Amino acid sequence: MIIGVPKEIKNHEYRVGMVPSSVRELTQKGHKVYVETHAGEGIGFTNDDYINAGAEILDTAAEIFAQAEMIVKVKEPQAVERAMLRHDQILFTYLHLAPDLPQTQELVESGAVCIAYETVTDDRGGLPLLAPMSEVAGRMSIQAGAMALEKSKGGRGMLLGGVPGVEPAKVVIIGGGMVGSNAAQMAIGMGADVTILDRSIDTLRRLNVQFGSRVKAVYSTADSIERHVLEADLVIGGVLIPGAAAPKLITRDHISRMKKGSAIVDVAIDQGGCAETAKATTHQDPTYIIDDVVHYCVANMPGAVARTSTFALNNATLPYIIKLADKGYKSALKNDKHLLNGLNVMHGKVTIQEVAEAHGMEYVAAESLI
Ligand SMILES: NC(=O)C1=CN([C@@H]2O[C@H](COP(=O)(O)OP(=O)(O)OC[C@H]3O[C@@H](n4cnc5c(N)ncnc54)[C@H](O)[C@@H]3O)[C@@H](O)[C@H]2O)C=CC1
Ligand SMILES: CC(=O)C(=O)O
Ligand SMILES: [Mg+2]
Repeated sequence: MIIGVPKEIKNHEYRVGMVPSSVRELTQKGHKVYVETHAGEGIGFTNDDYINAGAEILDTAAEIFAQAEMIVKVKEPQAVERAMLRHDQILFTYLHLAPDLPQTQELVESGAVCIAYETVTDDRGGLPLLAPMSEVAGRMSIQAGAMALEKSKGGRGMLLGGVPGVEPAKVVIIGGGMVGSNAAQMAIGMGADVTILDRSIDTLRRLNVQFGSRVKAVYSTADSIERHVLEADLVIGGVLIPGAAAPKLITRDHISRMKKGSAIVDVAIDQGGCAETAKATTHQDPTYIIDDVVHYCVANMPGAVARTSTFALNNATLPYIIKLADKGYKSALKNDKHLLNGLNVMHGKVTIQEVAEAHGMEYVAAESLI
């Protein structure tokens, strides 16, 4: 198969769809890999590194999109990239379609076979291609939140862990999955007072086993969310209903009643955000303030630690890239129900119920198209 790896073009996005060692795995199997010039330069991979792994370097994204049978990326295709997609071309990347109507429409119009990392599943009920980036973003969320609490950013001027004689900050994490548990690990390490809310009892039990009395694991209801958010110095939004737009659990009213100078890091912003006041920001200009609450809503947080993130992502995606390349999408999807769950749009049809519902589009079961 001919595989194309374009350079990422989202703001401050230095991750790359494949590292040279992944390219080698594919070229050794007889696949052809085109990499856009300087695609990995931001994280220390030169064109020569890719050439030594068997890739060919092309000068423009246009050439990559024109020649590749499968495009392997990191972030959702931007408008100029969507315009280059072709019928029957495989697109394998993060998509986050439920909060993004223009992207959904254009992927439908492209006729491409669009497989989203974030909805691929595994036998344990997990999301194996979202998990590594959620680990990164969860850990980063505490760093970002700690900065947001500094006076210069508009925060209350609190140190997360306090100091002897001064109380620590209260960190409230909504959603105790990958993002939430990794955020908790960092917040505990920094000495904060940590509460996690989740609506899954099993998840609360797991958090209790993992962290013991160092976190308060609380069942999530409208009431408990309101109570803890209003007491919080820092709120981390880490909820997910796979495929769907994030539920708006933190209301405009909550924001207006939160403490002056408190902060919210809405990691779920890539699915639209779980705060009503959340709107996506960039690494260049990551925060804004509403009602004296500092908001950090960067939709590609792992892009800031692009080297760590690219390796972590590639470790997870490589087996699926190989499967798609070796077997072709029809056989790969037919024989792997978990990869099939990743299919979001194919040949003009939306194959994820939550995305179709979010946009009032027709839903067609993926199985019926393969
Ligand atoms: N902004 C960024 O750069 C990044 C964002 N993310 C996003 O972070 C979000 C969380 O991802 P993961 O932790 O991997 O998901 P996950 O599936 O591991 O965890 C989500 C948790 O939310 C819980 N939940 C659902 N509804 C809830 C409610 N009403 N109240 C409390 N908890 C609720 C679920 O029970 C689950 O435990 C996703 O939207 C993901 O796309 C992930 C990585 C990077
Ligand atoms: C998952 C996601 O949105 C990211 O890694 O940027
Ligand atoms: Mg206020």
